[in-house]
Amino acid sequence: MTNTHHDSITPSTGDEDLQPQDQAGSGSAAESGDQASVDATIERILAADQARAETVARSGRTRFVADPGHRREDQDAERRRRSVLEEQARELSDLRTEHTEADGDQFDLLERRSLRRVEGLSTELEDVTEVEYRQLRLERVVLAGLWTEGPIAEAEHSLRELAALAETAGSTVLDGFVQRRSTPDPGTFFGSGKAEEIRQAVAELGADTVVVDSELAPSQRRGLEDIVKVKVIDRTGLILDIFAQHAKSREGKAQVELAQLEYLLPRLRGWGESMSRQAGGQVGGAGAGMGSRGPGETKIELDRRRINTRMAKLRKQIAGMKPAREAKRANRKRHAVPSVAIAGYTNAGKSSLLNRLTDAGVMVENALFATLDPTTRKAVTPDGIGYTLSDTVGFVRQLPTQLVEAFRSTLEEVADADLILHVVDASHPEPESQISAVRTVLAEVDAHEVPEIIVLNKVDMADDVVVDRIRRREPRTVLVSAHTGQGIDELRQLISESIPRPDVSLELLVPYAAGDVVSRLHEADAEILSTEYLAEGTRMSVKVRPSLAAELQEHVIGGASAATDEPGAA
Ligand SMILES: Nc1nc2c(ncn2[C@@H]2O[C@H](COP(=O)(O)OP(=O)(O)OP(=O)(O)O)[C@@H](O)[C@H]2O)c(=O)[nH]1
Ligand SMILES: [Mg+2]
Repeated sequence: MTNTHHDSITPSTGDEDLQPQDQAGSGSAAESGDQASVDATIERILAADQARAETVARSGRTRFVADPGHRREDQDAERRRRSVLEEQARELSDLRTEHTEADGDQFDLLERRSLRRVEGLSTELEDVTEVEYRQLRLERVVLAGLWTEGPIAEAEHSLRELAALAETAGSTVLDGFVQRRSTPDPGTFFGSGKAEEIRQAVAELGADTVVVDSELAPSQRRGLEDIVKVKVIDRTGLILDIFAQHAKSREGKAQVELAQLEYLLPRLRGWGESMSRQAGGQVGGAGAGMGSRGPGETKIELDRRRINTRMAKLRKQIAGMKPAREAKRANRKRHAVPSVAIAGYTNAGKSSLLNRLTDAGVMVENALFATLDPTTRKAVTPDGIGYTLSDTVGFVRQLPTQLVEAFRSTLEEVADADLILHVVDASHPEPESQISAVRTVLAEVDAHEVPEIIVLNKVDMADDVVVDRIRRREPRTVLVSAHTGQGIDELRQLISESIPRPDVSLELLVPYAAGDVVSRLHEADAEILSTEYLAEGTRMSVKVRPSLAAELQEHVIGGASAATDEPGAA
């Protein structure tokens, strides 16, 4: 078994119960009995060694495993036996000249690269479950997806994205399969026959993990693992792993850990469970209860309790961190500084755009989920109105609900914004599905009513046909390139027109002695419509935000009543 040397670092709760050493102790999940599974393991190790020599030539190919019930698709799939993974994943498009000057020093990036995949080892080892779910240890993976509906291109695309995700998590993708099947098999997801084919490929290629392009029910994962005999990870687990690697701030880390635990809880595959299955098979009937309860069950119960305690603690921690952010937000609100949120699919170029619009120097990486911690910077419109611009975590199709939940407080800031810049990678062949995936998440956090500008980024690499298609569908778009700076001025102008402007009109007469009032007006984003120097002082016609209007009452001509353009704006 190829991953034994890693997993043996930590004692197992039984999730790794495919390993021979666990099987000796616990009786194993392999219901076919100890000898058979040990034999299988030996066979696999031998097969893996042999396969390793042959792998290089074969890697990167996708095969289609067609369901016998779909003869036409079978032929179709055969004809389309072209590579899904051959062409490098668009998500990690072939940009090697990644950084522009606006990206600033990429210290974080260097740090991230130098730290890759080592992080898990620094976890305190006392909490077994914690270590185990952090160390997914995906290294040599085979991908498998189900093609249930829609065009095959979509299934292929999804698998390519999964490949990019797997690579972002630090693993090497050996091969990918798409299976045509109308509904998932409740027991093994792919059906036992196809699962067996995957097992063969895994053994041939010497893979240590199968990554499935969907979220699996805990029982499906177990069923599939029992057949393919290596670790099975689903899309959700993979995304959670990437988030865990990339989280940086205390809050981000806590949020990811909470999401991981939530995901882990129903998936604990404990000693107790396999014991009872084993005992059930051997002793049968009434005997099963006695033999299987006891230490196994206690252990898994203990893990569950420990996880629940930890989750409660994390929730409290996250709630505790919220006030600081809320205070900041309230402060912005009080000063009526408009806020603009940058949202969009992962790797669309959100951080690059923030860097281009301000000089934030935020880390940009050609990887999925480079940014997890939101950055907020101050920006100014061409005519001098200040606003805040925030970068956020990227979205992806099937973003795990556990993550949306855990990151709710972060995402709510998007819902709170006055304007969303929805950044789209226009160089992608089919950005529409990304746009709708982003909107789904936005709706989940009640941000779908915030005005939105579709920012078609990467036009320097985009296909005109794709760009035209989206422009026809979306009412408000702007074409930009965060790299070349194309369209950025137009975007600035559009932001300026879309954020709430100062809207209280005042006629002022400011005595010359009160010169600070004039500078105050400039600082506070007032729009000065006219200025006239009279004998008594400066007469000005201005538009200001309500908070400033209150401060200026004593200089208002004709008394204390200020005209408000919009009813209720105060
Ligand atoms: N050609 C081209 N590449 C771009 C442009 N903008 C961004 N990129 C590249 O796209 C990749 C992703 O950019 P980021 O700014 O990190 O994307 P992001 O949306 O912040 O990604 P996450 O934080 O991972 O969600 C990087 O390799 C950038 O250099 C652009 O206008 N043109
Ligand atoms: Mg980013």
